[in-house]
Amino acid sequence: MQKIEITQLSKSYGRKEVLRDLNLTLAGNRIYGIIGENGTGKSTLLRMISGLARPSKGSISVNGHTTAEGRRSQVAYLSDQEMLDGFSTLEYQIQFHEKMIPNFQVNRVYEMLDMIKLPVDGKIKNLSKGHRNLFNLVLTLANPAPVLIMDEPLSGIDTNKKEDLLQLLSSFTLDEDRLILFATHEYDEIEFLIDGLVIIKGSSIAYFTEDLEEMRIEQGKTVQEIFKEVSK
Ligand SMILES: Nc1ncnc2c1ncn2[C@@H]1O[C@H](COP(=O)(O)OP(=O)(O)OP(=O)(O)O)[C@@H](O)[C@H]1O
Repeated sequence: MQKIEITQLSKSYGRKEVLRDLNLTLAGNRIYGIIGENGTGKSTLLRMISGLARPSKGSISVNGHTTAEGRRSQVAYLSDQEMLDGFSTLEYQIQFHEKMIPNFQVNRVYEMLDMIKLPVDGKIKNLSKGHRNLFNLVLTLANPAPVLIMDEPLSGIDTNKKEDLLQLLSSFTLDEDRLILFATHEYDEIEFLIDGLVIIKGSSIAYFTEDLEEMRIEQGKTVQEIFKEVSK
């Protein structure tokens, strides 16, 4: 079973404290959404879990791996920044990923691109921003790492494509033992996708449930309503 354990985690940039004394355990074959206002530290947290940024204090374990290198071995990470060389073709990037990532699921890439109707013969720089985001997402999903961490994977993507993508994402945890954690501002759209929810506010975790469905049955609230209450 996949497991992320965060203990007494703090992060400061210079004198600015972004996250303070976070304790959080995410486990299982589940999809977790992480939400919070701009600048609350979501990307910072995701980068630290993925072994790409250093905590100031505390520890993070991903499937028992506590070093940055160990965590990187467990995680496929999708950044919210542009990562791909614009002058290369999609085909080149697919081949490059196949070479660099052990057991990269190249057939899956073509299946997904076919599904979202994205041709592979053009250059990355000629894609629209939404299509570039989609392509990045497809490459991340084809990485067989047990933990998928994504920063704003849905931003700039059309509503009709988003539905395909959300379906794709849920099929990933239905078929395989994977834990998915992603940051988003798209509260409405993730409502029926995520199993668990983390809300960050004022350097801390302001809300956490690993079973949103249970919360919905007990309290009858939407993600947006919970977020509004927590943000007051
Ligand atoms: N490398 C860095 N050096 C200095 N400050 C940073 C660095 N990265 C992030 N910050 C600061 O840390 C705070 C949290 O940033 P972060 O990007 O983690 O927030 P976020 O919740 O992901 O925001 P958004 O929703 O806008 O993407 C911000 O005030 C940001 O300016």
